[in-house]
Amino acid sequence: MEAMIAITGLDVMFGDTHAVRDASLTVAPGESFGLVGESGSGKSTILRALCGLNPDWTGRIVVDGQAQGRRRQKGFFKQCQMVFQDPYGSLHPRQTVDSTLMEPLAIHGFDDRDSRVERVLAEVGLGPSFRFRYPHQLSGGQRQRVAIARALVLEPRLLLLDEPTSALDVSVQAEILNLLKRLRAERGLTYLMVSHNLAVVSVMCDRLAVMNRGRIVETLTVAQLRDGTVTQPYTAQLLQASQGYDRAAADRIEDFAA
Ligand SMILES: Nc1ncnc2c1ncn2[C@@H]1O[C@H](COP(=O)(O)OP(=O)(O)OP(=O)(O)O)[C@@H](O)[C@H]1O
Repeated sequence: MEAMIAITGLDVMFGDTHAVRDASLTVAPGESFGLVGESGSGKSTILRALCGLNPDWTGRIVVDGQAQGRRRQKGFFKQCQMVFQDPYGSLHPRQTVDSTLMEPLAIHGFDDRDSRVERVLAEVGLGPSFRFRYPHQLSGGQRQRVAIARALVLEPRLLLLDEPTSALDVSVQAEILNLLKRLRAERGLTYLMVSHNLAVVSVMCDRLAVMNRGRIVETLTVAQLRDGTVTQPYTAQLLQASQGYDRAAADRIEDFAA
């Protein structure tokens, strides 16, 4: 089966900073793939290069069979959308939920906008009363639901999730993770998810890549992560650093999500 994402030999520079070095990964259709590693290891940079927010890269990026250049074609965003960490920052403060969701539909020329907006709001667990609210009238969790609705309203097959719950309280975090899990199952979505939290990745992903200083040091299944069967010393170190609270954290997330 053709990969949904195939990245080969990706390098990203910011001036003298070599943010990503020779990174390669593939994500199958319907798979959920995690990117983990310390702050500054290059995780977000890979996501941003994928969706065209970092034009300065070399290597090869193929999404759903299409080799990507510097700029993304308009149609790309019907297939691939991104959800950011901070929903407050990513939603326009003077736009209602309705206009936030209508905008992409108008840009892409959909004519059944009204019913699409209603449907996607219901899918993320927000009733029709939320439609004409502003971001400041919403809780953090509700704002992230709106950001997810905005990502889904064009019915993409792939979501790039950059720390989608790390700005939220732990109990709200589990709610949003649960929602993302359900949406993936219902829509057969593919996820590429950045997290510094191994517990979140172990609950949400099938496989993951461990990054250190711009390099992918190891690719693992979640089963290997849970068993601790890793081959690279860096991964072992990362596991050791988080395992104490990590297993408990994963159990907590699953409890909340149940
Ligand atoms: N727009 C930019 N301009 C200059 N340097 C950047 C830019 N974006 C990222 N960097 C640098 O690239 C490196 C990788 O950053 P990146 O944000 O990808 O890391 P990360 O693993 O996602 O970390 P975090 O978890 O903190 O977001 C860092 O050294 C960062 O300072």
